[in-house]
Order: sequence, then structure tokens, then C-alpha cells
Amino acid sequence: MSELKQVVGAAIVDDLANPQSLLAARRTAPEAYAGMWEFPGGKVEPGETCEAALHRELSEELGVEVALGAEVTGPLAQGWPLNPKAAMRVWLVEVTAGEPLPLEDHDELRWVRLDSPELAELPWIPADLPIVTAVLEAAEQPPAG
Ligand SMILES: Nc1nc2c([nH]c(=O)n2[C@H]2C[C@H](O)[C@@H](COP(=O)(O)OP(=O)(O)OP(=O)(O)O)O2)c(=O)[nH]1
Repeated sequence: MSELKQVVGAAIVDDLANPQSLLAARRTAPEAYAGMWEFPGGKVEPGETCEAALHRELSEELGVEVALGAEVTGPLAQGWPLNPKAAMRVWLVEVTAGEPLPLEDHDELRWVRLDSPELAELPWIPADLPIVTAVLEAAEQPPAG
């Protein structure tokens, strides 16, 4: 049994305490995913924790510092299945410093209201669709504590 490649992704919301909008990002590569919308993030490097990888990826890709909120847990210990080789853990995230910019891997970032039909209508990477649904459910729950 081989382990799945671990990917991490951020459901960046405007306010962890009262989320109204989600930041969707449009990928530029590879060709199979170009033009599709996703959760910013990427692969965890050897020796790195998932949380550290998420901070690193968001700094590299968007130029922001963030605070992690609750994890949007998926059906696997490794999170949400993406394809036969990879799974993604996803956290609700809030920007604490900087303004998100499409510095790497994306050509557009868009704040989309959680109650807008536009959210489900974006051409998400198909594997992300159940995650979008779970993010909507998680955003309706008051944060613990
Ligand atoms: N970041 C991200 N990747 C996703 C999502 N959905 C999905 O299927 N994937 C896939 C695409 C890629 O095969 C893989 C993540 O790879 P990546 O290209 O973002 O990782 P990375 O930034 O570390 O890039 P690299 O080291 O390969 O250059 O997961 C998503 O919502 N966000």
C-alpha cells in the first residue's frame, strides 16, 4: 500500500469569526488544470508539517501571512481525495498580513460571497467540488471556543 502524496489547501475567508466570502484562485498550470479554480496551497515537502506547508505556500503564492482556523476534515486521514495519487487537507484561513496577489501559479484571485450562486458556478477542479460544499457547511458553524 503506497501513501498518497500529501497536498494542503486554504479556504481563505474574510473573517474566521463570521465568514462571508471565500478567496478562489484560478490555476495557470499544468494544462489539464489551467483555467480551473482551486484552494491555494500545494504539496507538503519532506520533513514539513501540513500547517507549516500551508503557511509557506500562501506566502509564496499569494504573499500573505495567515492564521489557521478549523480544519475542514475530509473522509480520509489525509483529507480529501484529489486523484489516485494525492489527497488534500484543508483549513479555514484568515489573512493576518498583506493583500493576496496572484504571484505564482494563479492568474486571478476572486473573493466570492458564500451565499452567491457564483461560488458553485465557478469551474472548480472537479475534485474540489465536495470540498466547496464542506467549506460552506463549516462556515455556517460558529467557531469553537
Ligand atoms: N493547491 C491545490 N492543488 C489541488 C487542488 N485540487 C487538486 O486536485 N489539486 C491538485 C493539483 C496538483 O496535482 C496537486 C497540488 O500540486 P501543486 O502544483 O499545487 O503543488 P506545488 O505548489 O507544491 O507545486 P510543485 O511543487 O509541483 O511545483 O493537487 C486545490 O484545490 N489546490
